Amino acid sequence: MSAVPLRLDGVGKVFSAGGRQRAVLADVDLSVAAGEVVALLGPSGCGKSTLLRLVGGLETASSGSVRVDGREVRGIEARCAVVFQEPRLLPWRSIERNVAFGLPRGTSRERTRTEVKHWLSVVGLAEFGRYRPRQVSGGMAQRAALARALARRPGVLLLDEPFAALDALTRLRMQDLLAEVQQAAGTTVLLVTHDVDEALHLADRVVLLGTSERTREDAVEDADERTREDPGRNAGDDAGKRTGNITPPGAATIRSIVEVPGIRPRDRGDAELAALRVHLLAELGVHTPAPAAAHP
Ligand SMILES: Nc1ncnc2c1ncn2[C@@H]1O[C@H](COP(=O)(O)OP(=O)(O)OP(=O)(O)O)[C@@H](O)[C@H]1O
Repeated sequence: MSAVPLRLDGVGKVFSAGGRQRAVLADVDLSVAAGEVVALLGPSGCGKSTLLRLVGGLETASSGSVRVDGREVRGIEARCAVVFQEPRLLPWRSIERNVAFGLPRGTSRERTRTEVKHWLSVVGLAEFGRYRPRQVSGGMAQRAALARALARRPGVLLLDEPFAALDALTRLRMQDLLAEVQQAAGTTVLLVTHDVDEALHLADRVVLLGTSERTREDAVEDADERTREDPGRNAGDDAGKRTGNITPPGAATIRSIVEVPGIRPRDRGDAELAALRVHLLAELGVHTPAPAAAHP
């Protein structure tokens, strides 16, 4: 499948846990073009993975709509493939059989052999197809998980902190590998990450999620003020105060979207990216000194 666009309109998610309702996401509007790489950044617990899961159909939106290539997502989305933080390989199967698992049902033996060989070679595991997951390193297992996802030739690749559990050097190598693979396959990518550098290295745009400054209490106060100014308005109608585009307290939404300059793969030492890094970290509440001007 070639890359496809995706679109979220007014998406909200409320979880029920322990008899209580909790709004995690609200009013999320996002449009991602076919072949675009978008990184989702935000504080821990703000709903990044939930948003990714909504696109993959692993969760259902409580409000709004999620569309992949113009079609509403209902249930597990066949046009998406997900890679999680941990490889989730079947331990009793060889690496090649794990990758084969990603292929559509009914794929012929011959085709399976060619596809598996191709994707293992793309992720640099051509020599390790016969190994079991426990016989390879964490980085290699994660590469196998990436190969399994790519073997499905997804329209959208959903990556949920795919490199977070890897050591720093392996992580950088995996980022470069992903940039190469994405360029070759042209897949649309939604990437959840905590790593600002990873987002800037890989993404065309960085979406910052966070709780809205405007809460339901603010909205109710506004409504009260409007009613004081115009007493006829919403008379006896408390529900009237609750109408409108109100983000429930604690629910995250898109706070800002940052376009990353330059063409992928990017130079990690780029001065413009360094300045953006300071900006994004500040948005996440981490204040760092501005980078020194680049030497000529
Ligand atoms: N199935 C569920 N039932 C109830 N609450 C849930 C469920 N899934 C997620 N949550 C809650 O939703 C919130 C957002 O979780 P999510 O994993 O999407 O955040 P995140 O931004 O990806 O976090 P992190 O960066 O720490 O991985 C959390 O408070 C979490 O406890």
